[in-house]
Amino acid sequence: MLEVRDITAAYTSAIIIEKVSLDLGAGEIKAVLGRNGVGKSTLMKCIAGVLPARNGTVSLRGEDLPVSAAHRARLGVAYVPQGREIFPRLTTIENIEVAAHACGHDAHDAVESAFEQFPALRERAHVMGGNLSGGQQQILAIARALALRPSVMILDEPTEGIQPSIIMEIQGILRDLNRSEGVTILLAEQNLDFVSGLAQECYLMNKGRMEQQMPMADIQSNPQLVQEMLGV
Ligand SMILES: Nc1ncnc2c1ncn2[C@@H]1O[C@H](COP(=O)(O)OP(=O)(O)OP(=O)(O)O)[C@@H](O)[C@H]1O
Repeated sequence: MLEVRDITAAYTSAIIIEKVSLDLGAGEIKAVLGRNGVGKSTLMKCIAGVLPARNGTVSLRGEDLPVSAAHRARLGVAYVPQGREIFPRLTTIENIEVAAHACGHDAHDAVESAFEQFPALRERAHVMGGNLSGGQQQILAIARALALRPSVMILDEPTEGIQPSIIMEIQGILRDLNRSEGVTILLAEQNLDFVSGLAQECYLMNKGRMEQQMPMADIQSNPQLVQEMLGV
């Protein structure tokens, strides 16, 4: 469904990721794992269209995607960035409305459906994004991405800075989205426990390159590889 081919990207002259490829079939959940700084976020940004790649292509259902995050969002690729990037001075409702408007969807419907799915957000409907806890912001970021009615969701380190009980809640939310709504999910993560409960396959990144692809069970049963790739 989503094909990433030979992506090379840089912020300045130094190449950060080189010839990185991955595939995501419809309805799959896959993870990109690697230590801090190996280039996971850079790859996610290139797939979302936030950062133009120097080389390579991203295609959805066989069609090359345009180099624009807004276009990709309208075509069904939703991106939840690292750090969530909730609009701090907009309320919960307004954060969702902005995303729905951007894709030409009915904002009222998007808010209602988000509140049905995530009752905790309804209780904080008029709270400014910046005043929500990290976990609440992460759930809002997922709700905001869903307002785009995506077929693919890309989440960059959704567990970063989130307390353990909420991490489990986020895991449940993503599992439900995948099972009940068929949303295809790509995660960049360092939290192996979180990913193990969700993904079937993982890609291991190191120094800007995709080194290996394997079933999640294989990395879980290989502590030496976990130590080498994730440092835990
Ligand atoms: N905006 C930027 N400008 C210049 N260099 C950047 C920028 N963003 C990231 N980098 C550099 O690119 C490299 C890869 O960073 P990236 O954020 O993609 O890694 P990561 O695997 O996601 O790590 P982390 O888990 O810390 O986010 C790092 O050396 C980082 O310093």
